[in-house]
Amino acid sequence: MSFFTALTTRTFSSSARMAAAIKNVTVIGSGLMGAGIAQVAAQTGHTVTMVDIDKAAVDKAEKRIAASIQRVAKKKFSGDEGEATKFISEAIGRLNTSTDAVASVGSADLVVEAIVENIGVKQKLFKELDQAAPEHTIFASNTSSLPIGKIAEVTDRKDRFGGLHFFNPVPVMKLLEVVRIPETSQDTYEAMCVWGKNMGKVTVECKDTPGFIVNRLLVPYMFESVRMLERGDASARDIDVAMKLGAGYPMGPFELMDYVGLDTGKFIIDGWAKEYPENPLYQPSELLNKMVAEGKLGVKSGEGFYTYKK
Ligand SMILES: CCCCCCCCCCCCC[C@H](O)CC(=O)SCCNC(=O)CCNC(=O)[C@H](O)C(C)(C)COP(=O)(O)OP(=O)(O)OC[C@H]1O[C@@H](n2cnc3c(N)ncnc32)[C@H](O)[C@@H]1OP(=O)(O)O
Ligand SMILES: NC(=O)c1ccc[n+]([C@@H]2O[C@H](COP(=O)([O-])OP(=O)(O)OC[C@H]3O[C@@H](n4cnc5c(N)ncnc54)[C@H](O)[C@@H]3O)[C@@H](O)[C@H]2O)c1
Repeated sequence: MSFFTALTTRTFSSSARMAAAIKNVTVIGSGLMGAGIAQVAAQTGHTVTMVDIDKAAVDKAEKRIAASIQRVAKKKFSGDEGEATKFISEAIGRLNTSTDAVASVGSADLVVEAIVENIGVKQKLFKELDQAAPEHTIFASNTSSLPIGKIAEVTDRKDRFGGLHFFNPVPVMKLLEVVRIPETSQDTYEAMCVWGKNMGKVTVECKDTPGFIVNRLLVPYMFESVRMLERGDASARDIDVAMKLGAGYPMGPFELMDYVGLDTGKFIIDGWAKEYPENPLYQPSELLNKMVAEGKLGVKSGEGFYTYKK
């Protein structure tokens, strides 16, 4: 065995061991993303605890998961109802819920946070979890736009901290961005990548730069769409039709904004406006502020740029 083979085998074995050891996963936040991450983790054989401060959000997530997993099973076991039913009941059997984050990380190998896009709220959570979780537990944030390093700085486990950025809807979207901060250890990074593959995702590596890869390109495009609408250059519907039929996107920017959630969009733009005040692209949008103030959050509230059946 060459030195190089020995080295890579050893490195891989060590990270693979860490990833194989990721059996218990705690997902904090049971909104759009947390529910999806918890579902896929349970489907892929992990024991999962899905946590939210809001019991109603947990109940809603369980319903969403039940509907989504039916669709997954139907596709995966088309024609074999017995296998589909077994797959569903086994996955649901591996999924526990809680409203107490601190009590839910006692046996976690990995914690994936998917709560509101607010740095203070995320830091407060991780500070508490850092005291409660075992030494070996890896912490990850699913943040769309916040620096992972800034979230991690409140903990004493920066070497076991990284970003795991999933895409919505999690059971369908194949990509997982794995984000490392300078302190993330090689074992932690590789364990996150192997775990991502075990979750059925294709992983890409990214440094802790604003928006990582996808959102660095996607968010300015969404911003420009809103500016275009605000200027009255075209209607939301026509912009959506144009981008679907002219650029081949599965959803237009306003359909996608409704799907992602306008509140999450506002958190992102407000954060970037504060962080980069000199960039005219990242200035707050009056239209978005007004819609969020009116409770028009998109699909989740029944109305955004379009209206939806509840
Ligand atoms: C100036 C100020 C402006 C500020 C604005 C700032 C906004 C910034 C916003 C950025 C937000 C970033 C958020 C985040 O960090 C990153 C993201 O997640 S970005 C979002 C990425 N997602 C997408 O781009 C989704 C694009 N859409 C699609 O791919 C498809 O439309 C769809 C969602 C898959 C749905 O497909 P359709 O064909 O339309 O619908 P179907 O119902 O037929 O579904 C197709 C296929 O998929 C299965 N399926 C769909 N949903 C689910 C589910 N939830 N669970 C399980 N399975 C699902 C379905 O069964 C179908 O399967 P098939 O029958 O084909 O086998
Ligand atoms: N919506 C998307 O398309 C998308 C995609 C990728 C990443 N993200 C990121 O994922 C995270 C969650 O987004 P979402 O769309 O799922 O939001 P969401 O609003 O649907 O859900 C957030 C959930 O977090 C819960 N919560 C808030 N504070 C909490 C706390 N301290 N402890 C436990 N639960 C708490 C809320 O009750 C809510 O149910 C954000 O960081 C967001 O930027 C979102």
